[in-house]
Amino acid sequence: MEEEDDCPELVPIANIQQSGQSGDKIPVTIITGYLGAGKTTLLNYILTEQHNKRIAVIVNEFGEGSAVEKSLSISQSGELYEEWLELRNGCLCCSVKDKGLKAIENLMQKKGKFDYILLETSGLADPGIVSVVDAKYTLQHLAEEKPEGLINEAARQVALADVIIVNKTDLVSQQELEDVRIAVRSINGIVKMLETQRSRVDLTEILDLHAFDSTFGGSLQDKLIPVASHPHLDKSIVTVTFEIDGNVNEEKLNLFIQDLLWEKNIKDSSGNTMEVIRLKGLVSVKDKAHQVIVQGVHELYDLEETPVSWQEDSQRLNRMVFIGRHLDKDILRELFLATVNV
Ligand SMILES: Nc1nc2c(ncn2[C@@H]2O[C@H](COP(=O)(O)OP(=O)(O)OP(=O)(O)O)[C@@H](O)[C@H]2O)c(=O)[nH]1
Ligand SMILES: [Zn+2]
Repeated sequence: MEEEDDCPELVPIANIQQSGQSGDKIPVTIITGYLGAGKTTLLNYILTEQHNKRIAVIVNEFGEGSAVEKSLSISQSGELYEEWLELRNGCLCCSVKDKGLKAIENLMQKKGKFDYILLETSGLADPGIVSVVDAKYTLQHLAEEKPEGLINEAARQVALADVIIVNKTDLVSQQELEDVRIAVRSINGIVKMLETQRSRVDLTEILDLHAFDSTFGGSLQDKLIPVASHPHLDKSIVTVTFEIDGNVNEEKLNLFIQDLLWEKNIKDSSGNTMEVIRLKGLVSVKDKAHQVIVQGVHELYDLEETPVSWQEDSQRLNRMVFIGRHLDKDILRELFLATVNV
């Protein structure tokens, strides 16, 4: 038995920087989705389709016990390799940050030859999240009432996704499909939606997501598609966005985000704690020439400076997206405003 906090072999950063590709990062796409939605069908499609892309796939089968084996398939110019990767923690959202990523780095070191990594999980994880939903059953899953305090799992997966694949369109009418579109939009107002049969999707749409570029290229207002609310659905998860001019004070911004995600002491007007599942932002930090991206998944968040610089001071602004429960736009806006121009 290994030590509890043993990680797969650590790879010195200097040794990873040999691929000579754009930067040193290999995009990671995570495939999630409700039971039976078509994740395996999608993986099989990705691995058998002729695409001239080198893709590593890690399938995270949630099992009993703490040590769960993961099948790892690598498709390299048509060939399929299988390896086993062990993530001791069955929850990828925890392990992907540490052990999972180190295992992936280790894998890259060994093979050094692929362009994309896919993780399949029914839990949640980091950016680049593709969620497969079943066109026939998703409305039913979204409408399931959960005991107070629990988030509907299907709704959470929609909330977390950067791309939603509405699969099994062969099983529904145009009207039913339209209802699914509306339901998805009402939860996640900025997600990219694709519609498929047998998960046959254009791979360029789901690999190398640049999740944040696609969110913030162009006006956020254009991406937010307003929808009429659907009477039968759990309307508790919503998307809130706003844009505010000016520069933020980084320390105050951190405190605001920590109050929201960690301390959980920000409440809506009825006294309910605001629960943020997904947070995205493009912010202008005072005295920083470059645009900064904020990204959060549950309690985890990061500020990351992008290579993009602000063109001129008059353009500096902050765009924020919050997806979660009990979110009050006016209160969030006021709190954010207090971090600006100080
Ligand atoms: N009619 C129809 N069936 C589909 C489609 N895509 C997948 N299926 C079927 O749906 C079933 C479930 O698909 P999977 O790919 O195994 O789903 P999954 O999300 O991996 O399922 P779990 O791993 O059990 O969560 C299989 O019987 C597929 O053949 C589709 O577009 N239309
Ligand atoms: Zn976790």
